[in-house]
Amino acid sequence: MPDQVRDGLAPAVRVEGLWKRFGEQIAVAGVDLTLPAGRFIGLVGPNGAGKTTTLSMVTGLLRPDQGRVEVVGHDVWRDPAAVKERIGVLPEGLRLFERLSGRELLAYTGRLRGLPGDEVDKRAAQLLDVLDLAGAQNKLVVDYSTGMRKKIGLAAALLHNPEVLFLDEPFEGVDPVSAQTIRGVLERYTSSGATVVFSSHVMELVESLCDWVAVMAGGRIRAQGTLAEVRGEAPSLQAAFLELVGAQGRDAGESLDWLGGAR
Ligand SMILES: Nc1ncnc2c1ncn2[C@@H]1O[C@H](COP(=O)(O)OP(=O)(O)OP(=O)(O)O)[C@@H](O)[C@H]1O
Repeated sequence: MPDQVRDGLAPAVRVEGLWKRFGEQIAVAGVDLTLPAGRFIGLVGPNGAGKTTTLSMVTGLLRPDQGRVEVVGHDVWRDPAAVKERIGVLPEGLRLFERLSGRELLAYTGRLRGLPGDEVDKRAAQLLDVLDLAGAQNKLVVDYSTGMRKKIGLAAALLHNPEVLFLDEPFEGVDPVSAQTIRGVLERYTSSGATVVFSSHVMELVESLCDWVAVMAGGRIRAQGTLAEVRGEAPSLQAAFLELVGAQGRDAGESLDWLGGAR
């Protein structure tokens, strides 16, 4: 999609003053984010930065203590049905109906989404084929490997052709061949004007896939913008990231002087 058309669209996600506390722990501390539509967006940050908590609030899975979230112009908490119609979600720690086969899971998801049966059949067959799950379509989900679970979860999230797709660590536990397949599907999806928002720790992946990045640490957004804006003068996104999250110069294990294995 040409940049001038894409940049004229309403933001895919607008977040204002988002907070979430778990007991003493402040997980999300006043996040403001505007994610443009039609982009491949990476949300990156160290362990515990607040990425999953933020994505859970943005997708209506977790109620914020404070703040506002709009997805494609609809308030997530005032108008949840309008938002859920327009989004697909692959959450962290994905829970699936284990006693259904992959094919049945897609049939069930399609019906829940209100799609006609023949359309569900057609889309499910195509997704299973493209994601290389056709051979396992009659196997129960409980017997799927980690990567197969990610792929069937992705197929379920894409079935209704959402406007925005949220993926929490979609490539974790996925082999390079499957990662390439998922990548191809997502690139095709965004090239038609849809938006992907995904969280990851893998900077090389984000750098090669995303054209827009938000960096999170300590419950706050440290930088957001195009890949080039966030990278700035740094040689790589990894270097920019380490600088932004203040990890430069951290003890890289020197204090573990007993560690080495040799006797
Ligand atoms: N349900 C919960 N109860 C208590 N604390 C929580 C809960 N969920 C998250 N936290 C805390 O909130 C902080 C942010 O966690 P979150 O899972 O959002 O981070 P993350 O950036 O997704 O991390 P990771 O990359 O390791 O998955 C962490 O300190 C975590 O321990």
